[in-house]
Amino acid sequence: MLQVKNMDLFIGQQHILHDVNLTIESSGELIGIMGPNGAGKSSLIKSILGEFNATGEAFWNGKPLKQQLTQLTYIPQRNQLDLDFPITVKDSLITGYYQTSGWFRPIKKEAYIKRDRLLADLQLTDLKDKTLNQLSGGQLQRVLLAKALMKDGDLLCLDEPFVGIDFRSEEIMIQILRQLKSEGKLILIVHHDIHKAKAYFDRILLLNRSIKFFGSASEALSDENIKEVFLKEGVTL
Ligand SMILES: Nc1ncnc2c1ncn2[C@@H]1O[C@H](COP(=O)(O)OP(=O)(O)OP(=O)(O)O)[C@@H](O)[C@H]1O
Repeated sequence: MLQVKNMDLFIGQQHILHDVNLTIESSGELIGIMGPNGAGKSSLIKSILGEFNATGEAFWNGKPLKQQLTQLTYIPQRNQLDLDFPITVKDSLITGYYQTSGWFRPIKKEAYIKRDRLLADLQLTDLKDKTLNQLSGGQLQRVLLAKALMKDGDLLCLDEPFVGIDFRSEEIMIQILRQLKSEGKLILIVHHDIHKAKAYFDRILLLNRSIKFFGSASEALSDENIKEVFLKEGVTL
């Protein structure tokens, strides 16, 4: 169970998050976090995982999340990553393993087995010797997911994973995410494409600095909510 209690975030003079309170009881769910540009979607994720210094607190199964970050797998937006470092796809996944086991520990045989399975699941085996800067946007996003899944967290947070990627990569990724959901993982995805959202998510959180709605995907994306949250004057989709 994920609980966010009384979360407020200021960056400088800007009040980015207003008293966010949220309880997601179930595991095994795909949740979309949606709202207009600048709504605070990425900031909410970063506040939940403790990267931003928000007031209030996030709890995972009743205990502060920041005391159990091994449970959390986070994939930031691609444009926040430094891709100039010349690392191959297969080695990049091993760095994902180190994030769980700790640096300088010997790599266990299981890690290589897991890496090869993830490369296969995300259809990356043929690309394993390429460096990250040689990949297309969709291939890179699949690598980021595979790398993140080297860690066995029960809570996954992905920030705009489907932006600017090809249809095939999106299909491969959504299949994997559905599989993870069926294994009981709670998956939060910051997302902006209204058209696919109903097909992807069980529930949707509409955010615009504060929570505007949290419920089933079809209710969340009612004409009234779209008008209220996305189409107000001064806000662009
Ligand atoms: N590191 C930062 N420093 C200063 N301001 C920031 C920082 N991160 C976010 N903000 C500000 O917080 C507000 C919300 O940004 P955030 O990226 O969380 O919104 P978002 O809903 O994810 O937007 P988008 O859909 O455009 O990615 C914006 O006004 C942004 O300028």
